[in-house]
Amino acid sequence: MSDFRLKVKAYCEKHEMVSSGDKVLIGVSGGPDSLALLHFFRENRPDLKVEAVHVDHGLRGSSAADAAYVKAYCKLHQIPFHLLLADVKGRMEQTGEGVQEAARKVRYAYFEELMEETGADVVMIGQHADDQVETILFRLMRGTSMRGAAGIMPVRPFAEGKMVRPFLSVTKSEIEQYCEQHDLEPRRDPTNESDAYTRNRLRRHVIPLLKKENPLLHEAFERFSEELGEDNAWLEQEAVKALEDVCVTKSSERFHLSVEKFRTYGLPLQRRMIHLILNYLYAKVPTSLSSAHTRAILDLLKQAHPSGDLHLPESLTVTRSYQDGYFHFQRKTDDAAYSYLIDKEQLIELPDRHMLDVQAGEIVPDKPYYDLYYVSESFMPLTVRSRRDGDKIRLPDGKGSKKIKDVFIEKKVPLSQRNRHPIVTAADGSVLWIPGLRKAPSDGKPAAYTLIYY
Ligand SMILES: Nc1ncnc2c1ncn2[C@@H]1O[C@H](COP(=O)(O)OP(=O)(O)OP(=O)(O)O)[C@@H](O)[C@H]1O
Repeated sequence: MSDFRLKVKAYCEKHEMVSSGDKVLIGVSGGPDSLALLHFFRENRPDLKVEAVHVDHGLRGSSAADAAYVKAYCKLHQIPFHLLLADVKGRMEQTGEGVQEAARKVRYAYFEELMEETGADVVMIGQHADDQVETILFRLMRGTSMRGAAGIMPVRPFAEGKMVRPFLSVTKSEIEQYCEQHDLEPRRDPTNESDAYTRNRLRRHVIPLLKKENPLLHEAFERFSEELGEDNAWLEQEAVKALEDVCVTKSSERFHLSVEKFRTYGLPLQRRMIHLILNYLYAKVPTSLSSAHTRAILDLLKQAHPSGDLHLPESLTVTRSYQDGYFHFQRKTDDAAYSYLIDKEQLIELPDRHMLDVQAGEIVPDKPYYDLYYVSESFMPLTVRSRRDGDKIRLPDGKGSKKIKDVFIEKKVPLSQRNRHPIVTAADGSVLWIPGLRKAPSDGKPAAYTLIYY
C-alpha cells in the first residue's frame, strides 16, 4: 500500500470519518486537491456511495469551463454529479460579504440542501496539511480565539450529518504527486498564484521560509491543532455545565446569573460562559459584537463596585444589580438610551440620522461634517452613548468641569434631543467629547483614531 494511501486511511479511521455504506458528497472544484480526493475515494472505498458536487460561482471567465470539466470527468467515470449555478456577486451586494466568504456560504448552503435532498451522510472537502498551516498562521496574525487558533477541524457536524477533510493528513506536494501518478489533469486557478491576497502571500512566501527551518512543519501544526481542538472541546463541555450551575433563569429575551457563583469559576470558563450566553441570546451574532465586549462584560462581573451596566448591539443590556446579586442580560425595548463600544474602525448609526465614522489614525475627511475629534490610544476603548445623570466634561487649563446639562442649556439644545445627543467617553468613563458642542482638553498624544460626526 502506498504511503499516501496509508496516511489517508489511518487519518480517516482515527477520526471515524466514514462508515461502510455511507453516501458521501465530495465538493469538487476541479483543482488538484478535490480531483485527487474524488479519485482516491472512488478507487479505494468501493463500499461508499460517492457523488460529486460542483458549484459554479460565476466569478472567473473560466468558471463555466471548470464546471464542464468536472461534469465530463464524472460522466466518464459514472459518478453521480450535482451542479449549482450560483449568484455570488448578487449575494455580495446583498450582504456586504467579501468574495471568498460569499462563495463559501453559497457552497455550504448548497451542500446542506443536497444532503437533505439525497439523504447523504457526509460532505467531504479537499483541504490539506498546508492549508492547515496557512489557516492557523493567518488567524493568529489577524487575532483569533482559541477555537480559531486550532485551525480546520478534521470532522465537524454539518446539517444532519458531518463535514470531513481526509486530506489534512497529506501535503500539497503529496497531492500533486498523487495527481501525476494517476494521470489526473486538474484545472488550475490562476488567482492562487497572485500576491493580491494575504493568504496567497503567506502560502507563497512565508510558509516556504518556515518549511526551510522545519521541513516537517505541517506535522507540528497538525499536532498543535489536534491538542488545542481537544482542549477546547473539553473546556466548552465544562462551560456548558458551569453555565447550568450559575444560571438563575433564561429565556430567548433574558438570561440571569448569580454573580457569586460565576466568580467561583476560572477565567477560561467565565469567558466561554459569556460566549454561550451571547450565542444563545443573539439568533445571529452581530458583526459589531467584538472580543472587547466580552472583556467589558467580564470586567463588570469582576469589579468591586456591585452595580453597573453595559449596552450591547441590538438593545441587549447587561446589568449587574446590587439589590439581588444577579447579573442580567436582557433586551431593552422601551428606552431611548443607547451605548456602543468603540475599539476599531467602524461606522455607528446614531439617533436622528446622525453617524459617527471611526477611522484609524489622523485623517482629514473629504465630506462636509459637523464635528471632528482626534483621540489618542490612552483613551481607548471609547463608548458613545446617550447622557446619564451627573455627566460632566472637563474644562481646559484645569478649571474644573462643567455639567453636561449646563452645556445643553447654554447651547440651546432642545429638551427633546438631549436624551439622544451622543456623548463620547474614555475607557475610564470620563466624558471626552459632546459632538458639535464641546471637547475636553486633549492629552496631546498622537491620534490613534479620528471620530467624524455627520
Ligand atoms: N466550486 C466548488 N465546487 C465544489 N467544491 C468546491 C468548490 N470550490 C472549493 N470546493 C471544495 O472546498 C475545498 C477547499 O476549497 P479551496 O478554495 O480552498 O480549494 P483549493 O485549495 O483551491 O482546492 P482544489 O485544488 O480542490 O481547488 C476544495 O478542495 C473542494 O473540496
